[in-house]
Amino acid sequence: MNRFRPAAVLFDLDGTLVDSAPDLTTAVNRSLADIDRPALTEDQVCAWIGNGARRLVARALAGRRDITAEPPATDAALARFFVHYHDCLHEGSRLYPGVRDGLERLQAMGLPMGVVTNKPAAFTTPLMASLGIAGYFGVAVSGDTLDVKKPDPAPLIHAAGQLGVAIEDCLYVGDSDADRAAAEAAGSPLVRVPYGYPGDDAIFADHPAAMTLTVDQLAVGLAEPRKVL
Ligand SMILES: O=C(O)COP(=O)(O)O
Ligand SMILES: [Mg+2]
Repeated sequence: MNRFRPAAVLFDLDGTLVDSAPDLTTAVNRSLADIDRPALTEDQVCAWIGNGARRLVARALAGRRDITAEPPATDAALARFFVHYHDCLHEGSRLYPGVRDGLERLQAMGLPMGVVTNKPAAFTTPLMASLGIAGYFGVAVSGDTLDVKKPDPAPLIHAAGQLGVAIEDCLYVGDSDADRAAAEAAGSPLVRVPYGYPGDDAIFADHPAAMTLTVDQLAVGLAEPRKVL
């Protein structure tokens, strides 16, 4: 990895750049309250983030992560979730420590950057704008930009193409099992952040090769490879 200088850096959004769990929890709980279901804790919701809004709502209805079929109320609850999340999108969501500094450093190095998230585009764009990070990125691929989302590699490959680089020459920075699987299938090296919503953590245990770095540590490492990478 010492001499690897990526052509571009792609980032996951929720759990990597933005701690969005407080607002996702509020939106899920308001959707559950609409059907007289009890509220969930933020820790419960954190364990179910990472595969898009629909899967999050289906998991919240089922009360567990591994579901073989969606609960019948999923369509109606998802519609309520969209209304509620739209209302609270910016209330408690914050950039993780080191993110702004890291993005600044990477931009100063002239590295093209992109976002590849499973979040629906209706939320990705306003959230990035309100946190003041939209300008760092040449492309943002959301969970509904294509017909498939992570762990399918297509969104990563699409983002790289939009930046005019090959995915194998990109570095992908993420927090979850979906990111790990998408990066592996796309042939992109992965950096894992030491926080976020890892999902099925076992997938990382099986692949200890992924480097674990914060965004500012990564930026310093790419600027001065012998220090960190
Ligand atoms: O919408 C989600 O479930 C998470 O989105 P992410 O891909 O940015 O982590
Ligand atoms: Mg994530």
